[in-house]
Amino acid sequence: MSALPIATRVRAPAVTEYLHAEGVSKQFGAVKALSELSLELRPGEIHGLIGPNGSGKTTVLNVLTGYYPIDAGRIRVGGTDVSALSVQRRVQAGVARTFQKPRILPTLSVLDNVLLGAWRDAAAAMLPTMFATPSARRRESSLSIRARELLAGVGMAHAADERADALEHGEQRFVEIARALASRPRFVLLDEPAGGLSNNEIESLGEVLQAMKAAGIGVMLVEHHTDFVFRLCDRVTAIDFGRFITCGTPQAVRCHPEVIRVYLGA
Ligand SMILES: Nc1ncnc2c1ncn2[C@@H]1O[C@H](COP(=O)(O)OP(=O)(O)OP(=O)(O)O)[C@@H](O)[C@H]1O
Repeated sequence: MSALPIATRVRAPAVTEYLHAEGVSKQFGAVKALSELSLELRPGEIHGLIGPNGSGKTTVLNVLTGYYPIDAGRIRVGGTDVSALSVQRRVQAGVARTFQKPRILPTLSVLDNVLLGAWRDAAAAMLPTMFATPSARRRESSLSIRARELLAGVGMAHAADERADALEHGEQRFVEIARALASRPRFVLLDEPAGGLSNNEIESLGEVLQAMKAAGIGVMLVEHHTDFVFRLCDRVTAIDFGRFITCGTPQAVRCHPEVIRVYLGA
């Protein structure tokens, strides 16, 4: 598998603004999953989010992407408060994600799975498409070309026309990343993308994330594979029990006494 330069394939964000969580709290019954948590994801950075099991990492992704409503605080994309926006509207605002367990539609082709990520562009041309106008056909083919390029960018071009359920687990992870990129995101949030990957696939994943960064995309990386996180990330935020511990360079976070105590071990 080779990670091709997505930088030449994905439009860089026009506006360099941050994705912010400000004082966000989220409770499930008696469980305080997030307590007044603040963090920011910048365009063109790879930002690790680490913490022990159950510390709230996936919940952070779920509140940033609109899967869970927040109880308090605010989520902003640049100057826009997106706290009350649906998942789809957050995608329109430039926030895309992948899941801990890849959510691939098994009976569709790999290409069609990626095209699902481009629904925003496809929907814009719905009427012309219904009447099969030449402009709709051109748009459809340009979406397909771009989806194939994204698949090439994540090393999956060879599988474009296969059924998605023919893919191995690791391959599905790469297709999910291509699908996230198809929405032309400013930010991509990845939930344990290295989980279940071989060493070679992890290397390829690192190249894909670097290419995303080079394209100006802000990448949030939730990952237990700490060597991978510290090697790749520009900044790392550590949390525990839904509370912020620290944020800084990998070197600083790795040596932080509280991070060592609760997560990395003495
Ligand atoms: N939908 C939910 N309903 C009830 N409790 C939830 C829900 N989602 C998360 N929680 C609880 O919130 C806390 C944080 O969970 P979360 O999955 O965000 O942690 P995590 O850091 O991602 O864990 P892991 O590293 O094991 O994936 C946990 O106590 C979890 O049981």
